[in-house]
Amino acid sequence: MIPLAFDFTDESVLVVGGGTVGARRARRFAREARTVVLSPAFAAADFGDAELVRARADRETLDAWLSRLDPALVVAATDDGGTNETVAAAARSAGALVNRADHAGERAFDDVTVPATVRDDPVTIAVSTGGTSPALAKRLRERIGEAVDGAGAMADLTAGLRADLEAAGVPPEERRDALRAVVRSEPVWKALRSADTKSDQAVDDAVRRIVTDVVDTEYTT
Ligand SMILES: C[C@@]1(CC(=O)O)c2cc3[nH]c(cc4nc(cc5[nH]c(cc(n2)[C@H]1CCC(=O)O)[C@@](C)(CC(=O)O)[C@@H]5CCC(=O)O)C(CC(=O)O)=C4CCC(=O)O)c(CCC(=O)O)c3CC(=O)O
Ligand SMILES: NC(=O)C1=CN([C@@H]2O[C@H](COP(=O)(O)OP(=O)(O)OC[C@H]3O[C@@H](n4cnc5c(N)ncnc54)[C@H](O)[C@@H]3O)[C@@H](O)[C@H]2O)C=CC1
Repeated sequence: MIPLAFDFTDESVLVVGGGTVGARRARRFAREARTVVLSPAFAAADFGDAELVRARADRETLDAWLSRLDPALVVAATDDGGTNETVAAAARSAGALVNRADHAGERAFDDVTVPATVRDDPVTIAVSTGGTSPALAKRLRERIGEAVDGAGAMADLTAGLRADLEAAGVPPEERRDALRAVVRSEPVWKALRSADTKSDQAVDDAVRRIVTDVVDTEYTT
């Protein structure tokens, strides 16, 4: 299994099964994709912005929704292995990627598995155990989440700095050295994590110190 980041903007996702797992998948994908959940019953759970369609997924109903949505991904999350098998087969012949919430014979989990994910926009970190130990994936996600506190703010900060250095005509090697020094700087991380009113100034000061250290003065004055 090889992790990739997939942009679901303007794509659609069909989730089959409206239990707790279906709801979790629906919340995840509805952040970006048009997401439809097909199920005869729905758990008392949050389905995000997904559209809920009350119907049992037999082959005919599935084919109708597959041709209507042309989904990039189909999630089989019913509590019935035979139904999940039918969903996977129909999705595959429609050319969609398949995610199965249950074991699927020899090839354990079809095309894609859903990783445990730390989100601190625009940063995302995904943990997969290749389907072997979801409980471990969850625990690692919790530990990594604590370790990378402030990563989203760091990404925004360095994206701005990257553009500024480029606009100032700083040569690529000095840009690289400055950006590497900023993402390694404990004072910058510390200031980004602290929520007090002085922290913006502290971030600016720490970044300025690093940049003047690394970048030739001709660009920074
Ligand atoms: C293959 C995969 C399917 C897929 O891609 O959909 C899959 C399959 C199965 N999970 C099962 C059980 C549990 N799943 C969780 C939790 C999560 N499961 C997730 C993903 C995945 N689960 C994919 C592999 C990911 C990887 O590679 O590691 C997470 C990461 C993401 C998410 O679901 O959103 C989410 C953590 C979210 C978070 O970060 O919090 C817990 C923990 C808990 O609930 O505390 C348990 C109980 C403890 C345990 O079993 O470990 C069972 C047995 C069901 C049964 O016994 O009937 C199966 C099926 C089977 O194994 O047959
Ligand atoms: N990926 C994961 O993290 C986990 C996966 N699982 C697996 O996922 C499966 C589903 O788990 P839960 O959501 O907890 O089960 P659940 O029993 O809460 O929900 C199953 C849903 O499927 C629907 N359903 C049944 N037949 C259907 C059909 N023909 N068409 C459409 N929908 C149908 C039901 O109405 C129900 O809404 C489990 O059987 C298990 O194998 C379970 C726990 C965690």
